[in-house]
Amino acid sequence: MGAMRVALAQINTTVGDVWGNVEKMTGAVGRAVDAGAELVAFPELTVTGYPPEDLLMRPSFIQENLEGLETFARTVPEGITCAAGFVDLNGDLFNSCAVVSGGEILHRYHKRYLPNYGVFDENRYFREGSGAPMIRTGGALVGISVCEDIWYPGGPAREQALAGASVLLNISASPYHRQKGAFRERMLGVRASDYGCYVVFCNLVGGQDELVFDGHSVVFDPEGRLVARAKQFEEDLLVADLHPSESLIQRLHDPRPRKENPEREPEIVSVPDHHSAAKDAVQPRVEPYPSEEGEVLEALVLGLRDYFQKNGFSRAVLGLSGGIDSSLAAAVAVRALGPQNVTGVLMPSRYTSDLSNTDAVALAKNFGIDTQTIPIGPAFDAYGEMMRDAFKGLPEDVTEENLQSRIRGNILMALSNKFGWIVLSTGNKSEMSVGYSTLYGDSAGGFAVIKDVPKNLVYRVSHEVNRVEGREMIPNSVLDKEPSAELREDQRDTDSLPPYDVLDPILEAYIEEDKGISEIVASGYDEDDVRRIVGLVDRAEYKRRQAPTGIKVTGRAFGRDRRMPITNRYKERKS
Ligand SMILES: Nc1ncnc2c1ncn2[C@@H]1O[C@H](COP(=O)(O)OP(=O)(O)OC[C@H]2O[C@@H]([n+]3cccc(C(=O)O)c3)[C@H](O)[C@@H]2O)[C@@H](O)[C@H]1O
Ligand SMILES: Nc1ncnc2c1ncn2[C@@H]1O[C@H](COP(=O)(O)OP(=O)(O)OP(=O)(O)O)[C@@H](O)[C@H]1O
Ligand SMILES: NC(=O)CC[C@H](N)C(=O)O
Repeated sequence: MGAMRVALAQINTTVGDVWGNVEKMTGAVGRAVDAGAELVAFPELTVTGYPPEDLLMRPSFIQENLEGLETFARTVPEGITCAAGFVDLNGDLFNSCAVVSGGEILHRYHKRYLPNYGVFDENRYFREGSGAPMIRTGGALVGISVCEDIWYPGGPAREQALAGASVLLNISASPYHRQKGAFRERMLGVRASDYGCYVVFCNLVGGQDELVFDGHSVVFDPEGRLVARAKQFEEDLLVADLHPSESLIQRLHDPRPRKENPEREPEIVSVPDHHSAAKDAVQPRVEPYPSEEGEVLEALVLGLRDYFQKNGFSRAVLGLSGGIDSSLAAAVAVRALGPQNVTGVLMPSRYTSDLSNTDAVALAKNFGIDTQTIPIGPAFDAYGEMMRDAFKGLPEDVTEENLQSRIRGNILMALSNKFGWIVLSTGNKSEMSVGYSTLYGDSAGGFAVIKDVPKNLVYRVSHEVNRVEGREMIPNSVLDKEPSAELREDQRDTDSLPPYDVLDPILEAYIEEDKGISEIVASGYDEDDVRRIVGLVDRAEYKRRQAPTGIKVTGRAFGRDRRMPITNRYKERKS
């Protein structure tokens, strides 16, 4: 048994773009052949993109994906075997992995563990499979599985390992959230060492609506050590040499698998032996693992870039207030789209401080983006005049605050309509949580860049922007000033909300962890604060449902990840 060279084709597929995806697959096979690989792994549902959602209810789409797979198969030469994702139709629909070599589809494996929690909905579309195939190649056995299959200690990987596989190859579409990569690596390392097998995990990369797939494909050796790691948030072809004999040695020395028996015998898919020329060993590449802030920044950049690129947009517009949220949103947009594709609009009112304007101008200059200044005073005065009779005798209140925000939203949408720019809304997760935004005002727009970034993380990621840029791109005064919506005289966020150091942990406990009020209070927070915040979160559900889509970076984002009823009388009882 000699070395087996695998290539992990971490490509950025696009949902629905069957032929574009097939072209990318074919290109990756060419590069893998050039690199001397015998085995190529692709991401899950490579042909359709992931997740295709209700496109899977269209027979024409399913058919086109099958044609795409066949077309791809015809391009795969002898001497190389590919594991590629597609949707199989065989009486019912299956999330599948095709084993392809020498122009033919040799096997169709049907995913067994269909995730149906968090952001996943696979039971809605697929029937679960039942096999556990192994490719026999060069005297070694390679077990095939699809994403969620390997997240369980049992399942196909176990059956394959117990039946003698030395490599477990998993094709995946595992979406990003902060620190998930480390969790994934721990889990995969345990699979490798428990089974005494190499684990080859090829993950999708790219943005798809609110999801970002981080790539971060990896290879673990039979002792559970990381031997190769691909780039995060970029396409990559990761090449590694595996030595199946090491799996045998590991199992002879650590014979735990011997005590277990598989529930079923895996089927063997033989690929013709080919005798490739001797090649020099490749040095496996281990890309560095970034900091949490660095990772979140790159996730936001990729999510925004792919949303624009995959939907056919190039330019963005946003309101620049001199505050931290719009500053970070602008920084992400510049990294994603280039400074020439971002316009910042300054829309001062009588409440806008000179410092806000100066900071907004400095930020735009630092990032090299165009600005326009459109004061909102005339429109605000006109509204006041128009509503004078209707509001007669009534004091100014939040109505007037929101009017300013709505005037700004209208201006941005007018620029969007006129020039085809997409409006970026700038609300962060803390604000989204408690409804601290104006409906049809600052929450208006096409894409909400930082909607899943809590305010404290907004600061950390903003510091990271300056660190990676190597200078003070986001002015220190923006980073240091107290947050204010500037919708009335001397307004501060803390007039309506507890400080973010208190607010954010309470929100995380309630929203991401579903902790109860008494549990949150017991962890050291004031009961009145907790009750008020929980009430605000519950009441703001209607607002979040109307918000633009934006990138998931936390363990639980609003949207498909957290589905709360709007009409909801549940109130936790006082204990
Ligand atoms: N359950 C429900 N289902 C459907 N609609 C519902 C609803 N409850 C209220 N509504 C509607 O929503 C309206 C209230 O929402 P909305 O008009 O947005 O206004 P509202 O939530 O009352 O006020 C917005 C707050 O956000 C603050 N703000 C605004 C802008 C920017 C920032 C910032 O710092 O970033 C902060 C502002 O200072 C103010 O305190 C109601 O008048 C009603 O029409
Ligand atoms: N004077 C302004 N000029 C342009 N846009 C503005 C102005 N004031 C508010 N906006 C827009 O409305 C959004 C919400 O305002 P808000 O003041 O809450 O956010 P911010 O200034 O970015 O950050 P912070 O919440 O820290 O103040 C801003 O991010 C910005 O897009
Ligand atoms: N596509 C999948 O099966 C992904 C499920 C997996 N547990 C994940 O979060 O990454």
